[in-house]
Amino acid sequence: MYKKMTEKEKGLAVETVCLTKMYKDKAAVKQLNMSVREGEIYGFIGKNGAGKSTTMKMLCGLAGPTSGEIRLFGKPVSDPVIRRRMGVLIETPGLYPHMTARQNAVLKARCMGLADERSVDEALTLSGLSDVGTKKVKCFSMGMKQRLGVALALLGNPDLLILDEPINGLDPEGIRELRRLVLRLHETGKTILISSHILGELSKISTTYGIIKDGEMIEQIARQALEEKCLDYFQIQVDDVSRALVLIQEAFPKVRTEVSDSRMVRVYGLEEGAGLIQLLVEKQIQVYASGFHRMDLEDYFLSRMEGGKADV
Ligand SMILES: Nc1ncnc2c1ncn2[C@@H]1O[C@H](COP(=O)(O)OP(=O)(O)OP(=O)(O)O)[C@@H](O)[C@H]1O
Repeated sequence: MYKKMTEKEKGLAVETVCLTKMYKDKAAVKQLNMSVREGEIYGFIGKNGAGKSTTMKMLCGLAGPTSGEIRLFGKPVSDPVIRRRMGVLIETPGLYPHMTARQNAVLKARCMGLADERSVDEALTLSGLSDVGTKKVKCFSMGMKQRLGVALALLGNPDLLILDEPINGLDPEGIRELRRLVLRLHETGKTILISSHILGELSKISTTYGIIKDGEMIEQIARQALEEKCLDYFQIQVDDVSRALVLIQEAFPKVRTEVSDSRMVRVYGLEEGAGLIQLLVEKQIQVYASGFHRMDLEDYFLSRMEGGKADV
């Protein structure tokens, strides 16, 4: 039976220090510091072209870093024993369409030097493909192909799975199946580094997030810390923002204000809005609209990806 590690016992499954990849004079990844703790589902989020695939390719040896360091489970990535603890699905899996799922898996297992076919059956079962193991891959849906890709990555029972955009091109059913699979694998104790530009999808499963923009790590944040950051705010639309800000700060010194566009003010830390509205109206400030809002994870990611390293 798998025993969950305590937070204290967990080390880093992946650590990069100042990792950089140049393509000619363009940096695809810049001085990237990433820390993925053992047992996490680490959602690696960024727009198209942000540098997710390049980072993941460097982690699994498909691209050489221009500079910087990569450590897996505390050891340099060049260590062949450590590399065996990692399973990888980068982009679409290389599958032989005229072979069955099982034949594809057996072939890969043999290439990896795995004599025992138990690992094949375990990987197919975990990926929910044991029933269709004898079906030819050319008859598979996109979702099944991706799950077979994950099954191939699971051969040899790695501790760390690197999945690059595994939900790309999948229909809602395929996405749901893959999400369930990732959660099942997490339950068995695997560390999962998964990338996507589909924010909502990663926000459903990740325990930690890494946000990358133009090759730079903008922020790494645990799910709980992120939820605390997505606080409620009271938003008002007024005719005189500067005067409203002064009045609010005088009357409610503990709140934090933020101007979200020329006439919108967000007020964080306010328990109820009636008193604030009454104050502004008394001081002859026109209030056009007001209400409580909660920033959802998608708003947060978007604000980070639009913004930069400064605090939201
Ligand atoms: N082999 C290459 N040669 C030159 N430039 C490259 C190469 N691979 C990637 N790039 C560039 O590096 C940058 C980062 O690309 P990368 O594929 O890592 O981004 P990504 O976040 O994975 O985006 P996507 O979701 O579109 O795959 C992009 O500007 C891309 O054009």
